[in-house]
Amino acid sequence: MATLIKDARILDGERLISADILIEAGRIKGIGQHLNRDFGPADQVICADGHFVSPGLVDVHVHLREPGQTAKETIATGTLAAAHGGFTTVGAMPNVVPVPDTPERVAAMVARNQKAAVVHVAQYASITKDRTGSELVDFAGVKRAGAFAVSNDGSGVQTAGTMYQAMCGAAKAGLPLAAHVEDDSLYQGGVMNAGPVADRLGLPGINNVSEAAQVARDVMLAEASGVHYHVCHVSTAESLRVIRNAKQAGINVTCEVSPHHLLLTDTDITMDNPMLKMNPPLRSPKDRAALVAGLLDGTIDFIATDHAPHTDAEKAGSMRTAAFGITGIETAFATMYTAFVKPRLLSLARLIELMSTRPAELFGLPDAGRIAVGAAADLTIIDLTHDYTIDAASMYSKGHNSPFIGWQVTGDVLMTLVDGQVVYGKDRQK
Ligand SMILES: NC(=O)N[C@@H](CC(=O)O)C(=O)O
Ligand SMILES: [Zn+2]
Ligand SMILES: [Zn+2]
Repeated sequence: MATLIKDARILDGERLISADILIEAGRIKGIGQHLNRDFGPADQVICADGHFVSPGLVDVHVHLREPGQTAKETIATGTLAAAHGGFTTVGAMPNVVPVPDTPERVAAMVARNQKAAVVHVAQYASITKDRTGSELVDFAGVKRAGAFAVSNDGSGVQTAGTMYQAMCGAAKAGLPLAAHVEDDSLYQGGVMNAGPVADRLGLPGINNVSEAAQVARDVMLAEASGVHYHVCHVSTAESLRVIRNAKQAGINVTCEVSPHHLLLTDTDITMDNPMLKMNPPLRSPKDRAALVAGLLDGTIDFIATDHAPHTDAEKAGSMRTAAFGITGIETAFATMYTAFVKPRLLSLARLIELMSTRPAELFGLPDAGRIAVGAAADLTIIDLTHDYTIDAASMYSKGHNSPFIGWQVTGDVLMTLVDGQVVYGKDRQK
């Protein structure tokens, strides 16, 4: 069956140009004008009405919670939420129960994703057994079973020896190692960023060095091992400085930033509010400024949401006891577009690189992140003129733990196609 997307605006370098896109057997067959003439009539026509058609967005840092924590999210709800957010590929973190830490468990996850997901799911294996301790996973085995990268996200790898051995193993297997960087010996049970705001609220703080010291350790180990070392959700000015220096030294280091660390700081925490509790925490305005500078100068490689749904009960009460984490996959494009593209800090083309092309390239997802003849028809139609208020009722995630509810934004996903199939359409019933 052939589908024609008519009257689209697509990126040509930095410019938007008009084009139609012809899809057949899940792939892009033609891009341009008069495709009917060249290829004959399509079976189905989708009119984009002059709206922007983006390569499907790619988010390599998502928590789908299945199996084991399905009160928070499932593969079905999390990937529908992704489609609603314009994402066509997500990377599923391994902090589920059981942890995908063997080839058999990774294969079972891949099969489960295949069955339940409406977008492509790239699956992480853990770095160590059960995401703790020092027993390493079988890197070659988990790769053969379908893992695209390894991560212990949720916790840092505590000892240098374990991390070094893991990096050597991941390098040999050709797997990127994505690190949640947090040294437990420097971390004193905090619930928000350490500093004057935490002091004023009387809440225990998380210092910058618990992240940055582990980044510094890891870049040395990355250099020695040759692994592709990726820093998850970078949040401090010091971490970024270490990463910038490491890149200048030619070490194979990349990093991601989450929208909330670019858009909020600890000064937005005016009272004990679990909706603003996540790990790493919202940092100081100085850290945020450094992250923005790193995004603009290219030190930060791409954006990832760290979509971390929890139940309402887990996010109720005090920051002292509530779960760490916020949702983000349904609000990432609009919040980033509104804060960075509208005021011309970033071009639209650059935002799409940061939210699609670069994560796909760096994590070896060759089919994602581009609109080209022969590529998978993973496409997102976005209305770049629509202003609206983010509301919880429109979300597909089971988690309602978003600090962005009530924000005024511009940029609305109208339709998401995965392999040429419509997996989200705004006019469809929720
Ligand atoms: N970011 C968070 O605050 N929470 C994440 C874990 C993580 O990303 O480290 C989660 O799984 O809930
Ligand atoms: Zn993490
Ligand atoms: Zn995470």
